[in-house]
Amino acid sequence: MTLRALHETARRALDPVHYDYVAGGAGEERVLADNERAFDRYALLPRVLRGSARRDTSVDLPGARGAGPVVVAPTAFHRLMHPDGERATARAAAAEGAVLVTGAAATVAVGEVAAAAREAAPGAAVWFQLYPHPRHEVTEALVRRAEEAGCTALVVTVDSPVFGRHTRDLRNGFTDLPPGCAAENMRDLPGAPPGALTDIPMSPALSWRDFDALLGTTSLPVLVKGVLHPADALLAVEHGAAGIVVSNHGGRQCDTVPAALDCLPAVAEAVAGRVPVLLDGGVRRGGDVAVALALGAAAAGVGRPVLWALAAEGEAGVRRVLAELRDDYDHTLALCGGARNADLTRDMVVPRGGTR
Ligand SMILES: Cc1cc2nc3c(=O)[nH]c(=O)nc-3n(C[C@H](O)[C@H](O)[C@H](O)COP(=O)(O)O)c2cc1C
Ligand SMILES: O=C(O)C(=O)c1ccccc1
Repeated sequence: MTLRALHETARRALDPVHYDYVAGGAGEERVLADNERAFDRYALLPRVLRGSARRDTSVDLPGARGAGPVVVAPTAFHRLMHPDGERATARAAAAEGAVLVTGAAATVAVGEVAAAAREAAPGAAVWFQLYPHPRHEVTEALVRRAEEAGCTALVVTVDSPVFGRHTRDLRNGFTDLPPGCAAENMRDLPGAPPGALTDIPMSPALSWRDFDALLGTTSLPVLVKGVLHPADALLAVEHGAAGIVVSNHGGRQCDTVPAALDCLPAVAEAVAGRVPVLLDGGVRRGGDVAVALALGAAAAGVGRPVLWALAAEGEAGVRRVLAELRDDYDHTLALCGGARNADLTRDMVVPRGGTR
């Protein structure tokens, strides 16, 4: 309910071109729609009388403890939503105890984002998302910036060998950020000027060798984001990934892939608990988080809901969305007779509309 209202307020407040940038997906936006709809195909099968009065929804993730199993997924250009941009998002996430993944394409530099988070809550955890650069020294410079900022893990996005074809952006001719708004983490890096959308480098030449090289530059845990195939999840574990994020980039890359949720069970089975598996795409309510956990996720990421909240009400809006998601999840956990996240097990999800 809160989310629907915030989305509507954001839609009215934003420049329609910027609204479309966030709302849109690739191609015919089939995957965008499928991500949310996938949750409608599942129902929870509660257990009863399990004595779950004292619930603990906290989650241990690489380099971070979250108050609940919801993390803020990395999204670009928060200053298109609100003048405080990623600073406001960081303060809100920290205050609500949610792990924030700040992006290479942030419009506030990672050092300032992490400082804002720690100001709001001293123990706040911030992860840094990056696209590996074909020039290793550029990747390394980004890693150093994240380390110096005090980030506790890196998230490497691997579903973007080429830029997604965002249909609405192509139609709207959205290629440049407005004046005063730039990808601040890319400043002064070779081959990466910070002004235009496509200045975030992506490369189809990258391979697991580049991932290995990245691991060699840092002692931080590194998660791999954008895995759909269970064989890639296995490779990620073998190459030393600290976690896997099952994601189709919110339907913004290939428009002919499954809903993220539909890829989760096979990935979770392949990984077999060796590292945490996270899921993002279409998570909109506490019940969605519970379904993702029952299907094998350690935590769920939210992208667009945070941006709508930021556009509508700034820091307070982001706090509201994160608080409501956590509260709704805790309520669902209670209704399922669970005291901890691990109490949501595979046998507790069934097809919606009948168990056969
Ligand atoms: C406006 C926007 C910008 C995004 N930018 C990035 C990015 O820079 N890096 C990245 O790994 N994912 C990016 N994503 C994908 C999100 O991390 C996440 O996978 C997706 O938004 C989850 O789906 P949801 O929006 O349905 O919650 C972006 C998504 C949106 C909507
Ligand atoms: O919009 C996106 O989905 C995205 O990932 C991105 C990243 C960097 C620059 C522009 C877009």
